[in-house]
Amino acid sequence: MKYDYDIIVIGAGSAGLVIAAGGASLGAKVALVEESKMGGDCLNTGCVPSKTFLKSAHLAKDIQLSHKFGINASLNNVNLENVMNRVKSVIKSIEPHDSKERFEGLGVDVFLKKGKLMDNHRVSIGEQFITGKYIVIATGAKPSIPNIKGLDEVFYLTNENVFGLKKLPTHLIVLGGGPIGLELGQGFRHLGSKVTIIDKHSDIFHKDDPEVGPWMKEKFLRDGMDLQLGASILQVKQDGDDVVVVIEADGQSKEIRGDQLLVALGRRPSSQNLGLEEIGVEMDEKGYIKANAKLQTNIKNIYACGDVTGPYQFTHMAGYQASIVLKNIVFKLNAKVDYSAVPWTTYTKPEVSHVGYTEQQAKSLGMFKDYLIVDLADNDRAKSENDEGFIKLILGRNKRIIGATVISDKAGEMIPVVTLAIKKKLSSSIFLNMIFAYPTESEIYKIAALKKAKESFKDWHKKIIKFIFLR
Ligand SMILES: Cc1cc2nc3c(=O)[nH]c(=O)nc-3n(C[C@H](O)[C@H](O)[C@H](O)COP(=O)(O)OP(=O)(O)OC[C@H]3O[C@@H](n4cnc5c(N)ncnc54)[C@H](O)[C@@H]3O)c2cc1C
Ligand SMILES: NC(=O)c1ccc[n+]([C@@H]2O[C@H](COP(=O)([O-])OP(=O)(O)OC[C@H]3O[C@@H](n4cnc5c(N)ncnc54)[C@H](O)[C@@H]3O)[C@@H](O)[C@H]2O)c1
Repeated sequence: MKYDYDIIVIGAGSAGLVIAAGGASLGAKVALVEESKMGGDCLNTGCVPSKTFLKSAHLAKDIQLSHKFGINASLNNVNLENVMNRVKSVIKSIEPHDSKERFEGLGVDVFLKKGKLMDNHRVSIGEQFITGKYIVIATGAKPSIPNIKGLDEVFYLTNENVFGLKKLPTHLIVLGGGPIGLELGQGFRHLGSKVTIIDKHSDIFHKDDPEVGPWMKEKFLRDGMDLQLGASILQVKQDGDDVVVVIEADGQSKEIRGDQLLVALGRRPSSQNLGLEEIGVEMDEKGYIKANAKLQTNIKNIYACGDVTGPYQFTHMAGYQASIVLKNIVFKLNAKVDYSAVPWTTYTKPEVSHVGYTEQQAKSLGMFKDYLIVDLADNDRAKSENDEGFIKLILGRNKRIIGATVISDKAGEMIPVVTLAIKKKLSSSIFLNMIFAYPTESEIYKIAALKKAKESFKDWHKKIIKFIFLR
């Protein structure tokens, strides 16, 4: 059978763009279908705007801490409209890279229409149909808005409209203490808003190692944030200009009153109205598309990647999964996903970065042997920069590194060293033989390896060395 295209990609976000650019550059005839903005969540409403916003926010925090560095500066006149204008200008500067014109220049046919599967090989785009040998669903995810009493009757922000705010909230109430709620919540606090974060979990960072949540909670409290954890959200209501959230925590009901509400209660996959049920593509109970390790759905020529399939909702994961799909479609390599060294960073101040297995995961997989924690307080560079945090290494058999967590202002830039060590199945002693530039926070890896080596160095080792070498 002859098809119009080798590959039809639905969704031009982080995953779809990699498939389209990679497929076309490898000689495949590719159609890319996008119903909204090229670049998807990451460019327009996710990573790029949030990290640009956080640069201003964390700078505001540095100004407030300037007295610690001998400078008496104070934070005056935060102009949120200007902050958000900078966010828009950074998006604009990246936009050409993801644009229709660039992709057409790469030889991709771009259709700015909603795509819907009609059968295993046919996709409707408006009035038109196109056919493809392979179809890749990369339609991403949207904010999940749970059924909370009164929520649909008040104005609320999500990641889709928060970067359009012009006036700094006086009191921002954030529903959800996941990465979106914590990054944006702390950002608004640094700019001067009062911020309350409400979450049903009794701790924050509950997907990370157990030391992270309490450590970061203490930090947020020192920043002056109000954390309502282990709370049930009973109702949301408008009272004049105020929005009021009624919660129950510790058996008591409380009203929290603010002027803006941000909903960051997780994501729901964009898998509805795509024709998936009709043609029999299997999904889980939440609507995530089920895909095997090759990222193939139960219909063999249909693949899924990125947020619409999970399990990790990150731009770098969307790109990684897209590369696996390309290997399987173009080169028939039988490539499978390997989630043993997945990094992620939450861009709070300080940043929290993780890679590989957490202690809990390693234990449940029977891989856990040991762990070690080293405080940044022992690091000269951290002292000179007033940075705080720690590293934790999770070790498997033969002291092999299988996971790590770093908390530091530079954590996101420090984690790739461990990612490489995990990928290459190295033990912690690798850091003993590396030369780290002084003074850097990465020297802490060497300190951790030394600590481990000292722990396993017994008195009888010293006696033998003395006897053989030092007589
Ligand atoms: C506030 C926020 C901050 C984030 N920060 C980070 C970060 O710092 N680092 C990180 O790694 N990740 C971050 N993420 C996550 C990251 O943005 C996502 O993991 C990533 O964008 C997923 O890419 P995707 O291609 O799967 O989906 P998307 O980027 O959502 O793209 C899917 C595209 O498909 C389109 N589409 C949907 N249905 C159809 C249809 N029927 N027809 C045609 N087109 C359709 C959509 O319009 C969209 O453009 C953040 C997310 C948010 C919300
Ligand atoms: N730096 C990054 O890489 C980054 C930043 C932002 C977002 N992201 C991605 O986007 C995804 C979504 O982020 P998110 O923060 O919206 O979602 P999330 O699912 O990670 O967190 C949502 C939080 O809301 C809480 N919650 C859910 N329903 C609730 C309810 N009814 N009452 C009280 N609390 C409730 C949950 O306990 C959870 O802590 C992340 O998982 C991540 O993959 C990544």
